[in-house]
Amino acid sequence: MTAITYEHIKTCQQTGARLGKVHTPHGSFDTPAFMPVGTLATVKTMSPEELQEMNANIILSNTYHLWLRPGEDIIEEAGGLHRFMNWDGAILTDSGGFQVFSLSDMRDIKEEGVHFRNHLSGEKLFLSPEKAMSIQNSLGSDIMMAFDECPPYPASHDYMKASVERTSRWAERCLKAHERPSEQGLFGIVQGGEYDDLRKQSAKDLVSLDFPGYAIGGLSVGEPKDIMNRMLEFTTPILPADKPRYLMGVGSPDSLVDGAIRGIDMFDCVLPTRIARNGTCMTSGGRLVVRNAKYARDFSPIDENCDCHVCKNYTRAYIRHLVKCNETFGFRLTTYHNLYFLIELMKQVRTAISEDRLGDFKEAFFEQYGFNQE
Ligand SMILES: CNc1nc2cc3nc[nH]c(=O)c3cc2[nH]1
Ligand SMILES: [Zn+2]
Repeated sequence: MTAITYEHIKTCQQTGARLGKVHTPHGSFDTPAFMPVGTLATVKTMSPEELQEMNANIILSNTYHLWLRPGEDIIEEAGGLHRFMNWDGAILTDSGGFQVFSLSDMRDIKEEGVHFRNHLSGEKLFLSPEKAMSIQNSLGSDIMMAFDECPPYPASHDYMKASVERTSRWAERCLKAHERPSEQGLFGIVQGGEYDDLRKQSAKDLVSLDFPGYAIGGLSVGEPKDIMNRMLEFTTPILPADKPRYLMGVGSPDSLVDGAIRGIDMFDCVLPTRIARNGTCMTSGGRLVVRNAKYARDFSPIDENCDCHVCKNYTRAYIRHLVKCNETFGFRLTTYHNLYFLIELMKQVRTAISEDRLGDFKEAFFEQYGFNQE
């Protein structure tokens, strides 16, 4: 019995999008799904009760960050990450590779793993497939990610080929180090950059290792959106239809819709929570920078079309005032609304898939939100 199973419900007749459910030891969630990011064991400014209220059934946390602070030993002693943060929904943890490459200045990648400096203290550290698995084992996440290298964009074909082959060897080592497959799922991460042949090689390597789910990595790292979309069109058909597909680090509302159309089931991104903390909101009519002076006397909700408790009870003028005064409650309100907006967007995407009209939905949504049509 594996910890994670995917239930396919239907495929949209108008696009390649699919409606499904992912079953985990901490509950199931409908897909396509957006996963709020809780890097340091909290989705910044949100309580677990509020996340539950908005139907965020799965959240992300970060192996690298929790390893450094507070340490996986403390979280294990607390009974695991669910108990530590009082969250009884599903948790997916990233494996740390991406954080090492994006946060640490000195890093030396060897076959055995990565030597780097702690981005907080400067002390020398070492992360390997086995160590990344051991930390995630201590955290007790429902979905673990294999330890991988996410090369920078752009990278040469030679560099990317060597990196993909090492990431595939690391993936095998992660499977060998996987202690409790019946309690924790493990996703392999497809790499290969912008190179069709390397994406195919990476996907085939990982599929031959038979993971319970597959992530598509190495994207949302500065590449043009058309390259991301082309890599998805190329990669998802190679992945098994009966397993979840997770596009890492994505993303903006348009990328979520475009990813769903290309067969992606799971998404994560810090965008909604990060822009909320500087007073920017996602609305059905596009982005709204609530701190702008024009909202000083605007007593309407953030988004007329949103039925979240923020839009029902608070006005742009009030939220602008709080944000201008750097009041924490203001950022709680913008964060709640932005997360609700993306979770609601995915609900509309799932409805459109069930009615075989996701292509039409995309047209209308892009028009209303103001995304320039390709
Ligand atoms: C914000 N963009 C982004 N967040 C990512 C996280 C990742 N983790 C592991 N491996 C990846 O390739 C990877 C790529 C990513 N892109
Ligand atoms: Zn709202």
